[in-house]
Formats: sequence, C-alpha cells, structure tokens
Amino acid sequence: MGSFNILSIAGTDPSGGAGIQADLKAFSALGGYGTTVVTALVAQTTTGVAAVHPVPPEFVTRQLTTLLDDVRIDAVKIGMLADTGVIEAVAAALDAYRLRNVVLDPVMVAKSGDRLLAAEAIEGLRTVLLPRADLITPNLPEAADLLGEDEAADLEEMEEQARRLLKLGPARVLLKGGHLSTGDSTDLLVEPDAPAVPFTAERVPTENTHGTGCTLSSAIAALLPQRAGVAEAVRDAKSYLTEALRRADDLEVGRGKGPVHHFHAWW
Ligand SMILES: Nc1ncnc2c1ncn2[C@@H]1O[C@H](COP(=O)(O)OP(=O)(O)O)[C@@H](O)[C@H]1O
Ligand SMILES: Cc1ncc(COP(=O)(O)OP(=O)(O)O)c(N)n1
Repeated sequence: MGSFNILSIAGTDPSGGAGIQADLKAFSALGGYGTTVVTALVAQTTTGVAAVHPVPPEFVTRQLTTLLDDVRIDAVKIGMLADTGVIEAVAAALDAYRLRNVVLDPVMVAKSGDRLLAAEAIEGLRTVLLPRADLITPNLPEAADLLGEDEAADLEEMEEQARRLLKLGPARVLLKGGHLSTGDSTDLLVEPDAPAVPFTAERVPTENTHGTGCTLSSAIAALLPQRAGVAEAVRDAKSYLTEALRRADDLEVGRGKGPVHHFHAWW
C-alpha cells in the first residue's frame, strides 16, 4: 500500500488543541503523512484567543507553490483563513494544482467567541471557496452565517439548510450538530439527489471539547484517500473523534476547555 500525503491549510494553536497542531495529530493517528501551510499565527490556549497575526497572502502562496511543486497531495483540509486575501491565494492554488479531496471547514469564530475570520471575508468564503470544495463541514452558527439565516434548531431544519448550502456549490455538506441541545451528537451528510445520511454518536459528558471541529475535518481528509467513499470516511472520522473526546479527561492541558486526546487508531 502507498502512503497518503495530507495537507492542512490553517492557523496555529500553541496549546496544541486546535488548528494545524490538531490536524497533524489527526493525520498521523489515521495513517496519513501530514504537511502544512500556515495562514495565521494565533496566540491562543484552552482559555481563548489573545491575538491573531495573519500571514500575508503572497507568503501563503509562496508556501503553497513551494510545497506543491515538490509533494503530491492526496487530500486537503482547509481551516482558518483569516481574511479575503488568504482565501483568494488558497483558491488560486486549488485550481493551479488541481487539488482533490478538498475538505473545507469554514472556520469563523473559536468556541471562546473570538473571531478567526474577518466578518467581511465571509462573502469570499461563500463565493470563492465553497464551489471548490468536495465537502464542507460547517457547524450550526457557520451554516447560518453562510446562508444569512437563523441557526437550525432540529434535524429537519439542518437538512433544509444543508440543501441550501449545496446550492452555493460544494459537492457535499456535512452539517455538524454539536451545537444542538440534544442528548446525542448528530451530523448530517447531504449531497444532491440522495437522502441525507445521519451520523449519530453519544454526547460525551466532557468540558474538554477544544478542537472538535478541526479534528473531525482533518480526520475526514486523512481517511478520504483510504476509504471507498465520503460516507465511509465521515463514519470512521466521527468514531475517531468520539473516542478522542472520551479520552479527553485523561489529559491535563490548561485551565479552560481542554483538547480532545488523539490516539493511534486501530484500523
Ligand atoms: N460532547 C460531545 N460529544 C460527542 N460529540 C461531540 C461533542 N461535542 C461536539 N461533538 C461533535 O464534534 C464535532 C464538531 O462539533 P461542533 O461543536 O458541531 O463543531 P465546531 O467544533 O466546529 O464548533 C461534531 O461531529 C459534533 O457532533
Ligand atoms: C487556528 C484555529 N483554527 C480553528 C479553530 C477552531 O477550532 P474548533 O475545532 O472549532 O475548536 P474551538 O476553538 O472552537 O474549540 C481554532 N480555535 N484555532
């Protein structure tokens, strides 16, 4: 079996729970070889974001072209993009290098409430990057912001919003239900002309949920080249995340919402 090179295009987290650091842990745990392009340096920990220092778009391009001229990339996870210039730089590289298996996590705001994408850049995310994604993985507030609507309140509204997001151009939508106040944690995979597929897991009783969104999208990217289809990759990524949440309380990292605990997966 060959090896699979997975690229994370995202911001940083010195505490290791979210962003590029989380992505690399998930890639390794799931059998991928991790590569990175940094879009922003973020001073953040388990207690929140202190400061954001975006990388100039031309240097994001320089990182991308330098990497992509040398390394074959089998899947891409896109996370924090900071501003419109970075969005355009990433879109240009996706086209120029015909990157495939593109998973876009439309990161806007950290759990602490701090902005990771300038509000005026949401339009660029919607019009420039969504149509280039094989899969987008918004949470409920991100889906609402992309559509200019209120947040979905139940699974029926989630499916309706996911279908409206499809009209913006991504091939598939995984709408994450972590923010619903239900007893379990259900995400919906929606693609055109097919019934929605629910992925349900127990809601793990932990406060240590820093990096759940990053971990899920990077786990999906790592598994896409290794699975028969997107649904299989999402199923196994969700199992991986749920187990990483179950193990989160074993870690002693910081005073706030601690990170999930990556582990070497068994498959
Ligand atoms: N306590 C929890 N137990 C199990 N799964 C969870 C829990 N919290 C979040 N998740 C799952 O983690 C993933 C990301 O969660 P969500 O909170 O929806 O997005 P984000 O982290 O981007 O805000 C989703 O698959 C969601 O269902
Ligand atoms: C650099 C960076 N990217 C993304 C996030 C958001 O990550 P997420 O997995 O949604 O977890 P929380 O931060 O919301 O706990 C981030 N914090 N930093």
